[in-house]
Amino acid sequence: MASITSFLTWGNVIGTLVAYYGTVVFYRLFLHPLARFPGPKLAAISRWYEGYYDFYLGGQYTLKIRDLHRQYGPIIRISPHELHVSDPAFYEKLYRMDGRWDKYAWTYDAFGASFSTLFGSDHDTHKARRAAIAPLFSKAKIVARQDIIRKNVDKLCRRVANLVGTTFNLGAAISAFSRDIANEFVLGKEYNELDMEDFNIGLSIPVSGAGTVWRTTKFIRWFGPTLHSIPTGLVLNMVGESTKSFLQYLQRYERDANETLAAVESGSPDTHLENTIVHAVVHSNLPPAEKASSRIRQEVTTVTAAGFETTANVLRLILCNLFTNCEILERLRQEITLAASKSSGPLQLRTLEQLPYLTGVLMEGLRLSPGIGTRAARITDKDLSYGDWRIPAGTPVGMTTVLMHTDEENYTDPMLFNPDRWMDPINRRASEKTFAPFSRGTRMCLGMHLAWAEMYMLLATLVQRFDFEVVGATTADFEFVHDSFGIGTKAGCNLSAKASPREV
Ligand code: HEM
Repeated sequence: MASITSFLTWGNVIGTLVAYYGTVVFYRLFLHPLARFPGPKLAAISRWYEGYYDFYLGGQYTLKIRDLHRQYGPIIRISPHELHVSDPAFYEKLYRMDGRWDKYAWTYDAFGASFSTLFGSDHDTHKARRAAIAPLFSKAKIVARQDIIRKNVDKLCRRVANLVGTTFNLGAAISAFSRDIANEFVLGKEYNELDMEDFNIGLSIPVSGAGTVWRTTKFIRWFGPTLHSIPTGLVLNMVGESTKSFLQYLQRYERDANETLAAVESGSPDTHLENTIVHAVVHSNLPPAEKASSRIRQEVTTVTAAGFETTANVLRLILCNLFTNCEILERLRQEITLAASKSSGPLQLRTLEQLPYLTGVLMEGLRLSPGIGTRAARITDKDLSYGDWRIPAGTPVGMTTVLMHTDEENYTDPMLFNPDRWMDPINRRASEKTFAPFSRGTRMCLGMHLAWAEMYMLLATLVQRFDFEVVGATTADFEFVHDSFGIGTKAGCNLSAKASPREV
């Protein structure tokens, strides 16, 4: 005992720590399999290099990575363990259907939902989970259920018509629109947030701010789990109004998912249940552990949440661009008016998809707001090659879509909202190689067809029915400025506008 205490002097403890960290630094700089890759030495030594930009400066590492590529070239080491590539030609090598592709657990586990399709890392587990729910999101299924979207488009227009002459938060209305649709598609429940006076903005704020918890948990691993472990009832007394409505929403979600599960398990004859992911999971070939109620709740929450601010961000960015740029707006209206003159009733999804300028407008929105603002690192079990570089099997390697979409090498004047880039078929085919708002490969967006349908149907109706004066915002407010996993923008969910009816 005496010999242990005599060893535990401050000098010895500090000496041991210095020797330990010195060895780690030496290993990472000179002996690590990634030691040869270019990049800042501090990033090679410690994850806290990234931590400084993401945790301390609030989601700035994505933009720093862009600067690092300019300095060090197309392939760089961005942390002791991870590589990043900036070269569209590599995209199809990294995001593909063949081969085994795990997600990088360090990033995705920080959401605390690793039993879900979206955030689970393992390739095989993901494949089985996705297969169980994918049929609900097929193109045919979305076309067949477009009445849900139409109902919400009409409801949003009714709300706007009643707000004519006032300045209101159109951005919050758009969030409520995308949430009402995702909730009904996934869980079969009508949450009717579009009917709420303030469009339930109290929920939009923490939903778009969830990135802060994710960023913090990446570096302080106990942060998210500790938050989750505090009983909701207790937290409700300690937090502000917007966090309160978020937690109440989660409580309601849990209740509704449990109710739906009970109904599905009891063999309820309600045919609506067949369209829910609860039904899809329960009646799938997944093993019993995958059908546990806690996992199903995670699946429901993450699949719906994946469809909230992603779609809403694109729509806000487009609306702000359209209503501050008469020329683009007029061309769009002319195209839609011509299509409408050849059909009776509201334009169907299939017709809207054929309109080239409308499609170009949506593609520009998706180019500048491509769903996630972070690098989507993948890990495979075989060595990869990039030029003369050999990337060892098991290395997390990522690319960042928003950087690819705003690189002047890929798009001239990249921050300009210019639907014409997509009008010429030859240019368009070339540009599509650098366009991947829904990602590609095994982990490609599951809700892609739903998102397209929502955007086509809402935009085509809204621009024909109303004029909007954008109040106190510019288009830059809806562009990417920080990584919240999703696209972090200055305006968040807010887009103030004054509506007036349009005589058509
Ligand atoms: C414009 C709207 C949207 C964009 C740009 C978008 C983009 C993306 C991207 C880039 C990913 C890959 C994420 C990663 O690599 O980690 C993804 C995954 C996913 N998205 Fe979307 N998304 C949109 C809307 C939706 C909607 C409406 C839903 C459903 C309601 C949805 C459900 C999902 C799901 C479940 C995944 C995980 C797929 C998997 O891992 O197999 N998304 N999305």
